[in-house]
Amino acid sequence: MGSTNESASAQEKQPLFSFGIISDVQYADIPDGRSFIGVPRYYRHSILVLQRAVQNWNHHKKLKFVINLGDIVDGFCPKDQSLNAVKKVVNEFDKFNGPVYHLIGNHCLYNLPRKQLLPLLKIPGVDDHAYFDFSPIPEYRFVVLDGYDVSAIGWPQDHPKTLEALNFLHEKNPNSEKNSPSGLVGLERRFLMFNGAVGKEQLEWLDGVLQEASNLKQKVVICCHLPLDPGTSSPEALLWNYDQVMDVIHAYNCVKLCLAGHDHKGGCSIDSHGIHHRTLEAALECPSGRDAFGYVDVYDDRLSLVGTDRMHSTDMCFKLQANC
Ligand SMILES: Nc1ccn([C@@H]2O[C@H](COP(=O)(O)O)[C@@H](O)[C@H]2O)c(=O)n1
Ligand SMILES: O=P(O)(O)OC[C@H](O)CO
Repeated sequence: MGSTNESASAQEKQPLFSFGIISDVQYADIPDGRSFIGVPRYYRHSILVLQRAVQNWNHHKKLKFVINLGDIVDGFCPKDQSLNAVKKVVNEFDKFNGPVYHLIGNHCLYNLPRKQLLPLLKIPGVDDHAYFDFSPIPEYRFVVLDGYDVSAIGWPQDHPKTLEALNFLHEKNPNSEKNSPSGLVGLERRFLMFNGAVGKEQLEWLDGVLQEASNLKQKVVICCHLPLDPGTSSPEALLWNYDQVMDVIHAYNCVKLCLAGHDHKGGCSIDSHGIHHRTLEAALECPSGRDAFGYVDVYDDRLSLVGTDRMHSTDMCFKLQANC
């Protein structure tokens, strides 16, 4: 039998809670294809990956919730099938025995306008915005950002946010095809139509949430479809104003991890302030029988992503902790 000390240390190793993760399912009932740069995309198989993820999460039994990092359906989905495709994927997520928090991605917005999409995904945003926060236990807060707040996709064509985004792209990207990074150099290559920005009001909201979390001594996990750190992403996939968002985040010490999707190959980095960034490997890019999903064990001093198959496991210890 173990001593009291041994059982105390075994207890310390139990996570405070755990949650499931998946990104870029991009389901469509169409034959396999490829990305612009030739990476295979398995549009029909991706929903099988999601089904296996939900089985795995339910089997785990202790996951408090699931986060979908965005892009549940693909832009190539025939538009007369968009609504049914979104409902079909949401229905698979709903088989998880707990809450599911969805983020929007560019491919969701190619299929349905925000007004229609947000209620289907049960996103609790205000005025068709898709940012919100929740606190699963008093010690932790999750902040979901809307990376397509300022965007040329998803809002009505004459909406001020569409016009702001088109003006911005006109200024930053000289190509007539605004999804082309041709001629753009380094981090400028993010100024593409399939990306977007966090608007001024959302930045102020984020500042207020992080202030409150700091006052409450909460640790914060940020979730955004678009990556926020050049170290974890190709330049072409970054949020337009990732630097402004990170300036707000860096003004506080509460944020421990930023989770993202969009850049399908996945990646991880630790920024200059010791914040972990993890971009998730896409479910869409799993060939037959392969998987990409996982769950995160949450501790006082670290977050541990336990990945399945193509989703790599990542141990993310907080700054100033020994042995990290
Ligand atoms: N280097 C690139 C990448 C993309 N495009 C354009 O974006 C569209 C979407 O790209 P996917 O990665 O989803 O295939 C693509 O159809 C191109 O129009 C580009 O021009 N240059
Ligand atoms: O999922 P997509 O088609 O928007 O692709 C995004 C690219 O991976 C960004 O580099």
